[in-house]
Amino acid sequence: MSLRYLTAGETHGPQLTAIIEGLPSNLKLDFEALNFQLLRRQKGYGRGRRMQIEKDTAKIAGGVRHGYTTGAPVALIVENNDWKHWQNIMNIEPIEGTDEEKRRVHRPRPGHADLNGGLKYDLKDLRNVLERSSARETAIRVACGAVARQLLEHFGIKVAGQVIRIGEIEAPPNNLPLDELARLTEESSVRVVDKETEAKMEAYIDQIKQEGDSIGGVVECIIEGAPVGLGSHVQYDRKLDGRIAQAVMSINAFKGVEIGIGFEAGQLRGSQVHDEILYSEEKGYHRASNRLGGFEGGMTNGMPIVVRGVMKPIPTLYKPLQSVDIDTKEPFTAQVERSDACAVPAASVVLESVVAWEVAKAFLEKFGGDSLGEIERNYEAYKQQLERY
Ligand SMILES: Cc1cc2nc3c(=O)[nH]c(=O)nc-3n(C[C@H](O)[C@H](O)[C@H](O)COP(=O)(O)O)c2cc1C
Ligand SMILES: C=C(O[C@@H]1CC(C(=O)O)=C[C@@H](OP(=O)(O)O)[C@H]1O)C(=O)O
Repeated sequence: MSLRYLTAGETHGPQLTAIIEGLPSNLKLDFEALNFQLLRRQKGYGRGRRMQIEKDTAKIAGGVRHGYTTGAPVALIVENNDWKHWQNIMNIEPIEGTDEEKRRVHRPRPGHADLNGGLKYDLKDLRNVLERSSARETAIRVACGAVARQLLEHFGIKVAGQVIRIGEIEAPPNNLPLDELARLTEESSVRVVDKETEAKMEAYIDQIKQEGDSIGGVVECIIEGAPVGLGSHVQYDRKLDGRIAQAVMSINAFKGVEIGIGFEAGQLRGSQVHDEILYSEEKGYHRASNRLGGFEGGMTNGMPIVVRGVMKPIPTLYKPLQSVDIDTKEPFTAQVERSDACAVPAASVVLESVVAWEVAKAFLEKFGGDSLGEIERNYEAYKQQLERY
């Protein structure tokens, strides 16, 4: 059984829930590390008031005993503190005398799921769309990703990330060791290494916010230590770069994905793009460069996996755009809901989480076993095969 998960829950409902299936038994879960990932996602300059209300922590409600997975499905819960302010509006059973009508959404926001979801599901209260399409759901995805990260870490595979761009401000490139990159970006309000860039980005976000507007950006995830041969060239849906691209595009507001140099490859020559193959006793086969971001033929090549995603600006604007009221069909400005002005730093944590998940899934497909020990044996045998090659 391959690794999979499903999520449920609304942004102002009682909780978000996920069930993960396909984890091996005997994996020790570090609860503090899991909650640290949730905390990371909550932080970041430019977020709205909601993040002050929430203090995301994951509860485990199945599949774990005394800190270790049992091989059974793992159930995860992240509660919404904001639920207490929304109980009447979000009540699951009908109740008398609520102010539900007051919070009905009928002027769809351009760029959000409101209108498409209303038309498709025949819902006249667009709140029924908004509640589930909200990026609040990324909290539980990060919790799932945090479990995946722990599995990867057990096998020496590390994950980090950074913000590359917010609007017109770009961070200078760096080539830091992954641990150093993780440490430095952790200290930054916008997840960049360079302090001058951080200050510029903060000021820029302030200005955008003041103007009632929003801004997006570009984020990057790097995974080191993955062995050669995750994913496969033999079938379209086994190509790991393709699966990563799907996962990245599934993040709310993401409009593009690149592996390695990505779109830049379209303007360079072959001799400037492909990573030359080297061999040494110590390193085995390796590459002189990593422009292809760790992938050839839908398989990892042993070099770091480098994935970038672009996030569009947040759709909800305090100075709203033109829309149409679905009750009257008259032109109107879009509804204003409490909102972030910029969620790019938070989105960089979501990116790390979904990429880690896909890599962990491919890792288990290749070395899968029912217990951690079985996977360790399979992985060890494969490493010996690589050494003999
Ligand atoms: C971490 C994060 C926070 C977000 N916060 C908001 C927000 O406060 N307001 C908003 O309108 N959209 C926000 N979005 C974006 C919307 O959720 C997203 O645009 C919407 O679901 C429509 O989906 P699409 O943009 O992928 O087409 C956020 C996205 C992310 C990743
Ligand atoms: C709740 C989160 O982000 C939310 C994502 C979001 C949207 O439309 O996507 C809209 C806002 O919701 P609210 O109106 O409740 O403040 C964000 O705060 C979160 O990231 O945990």
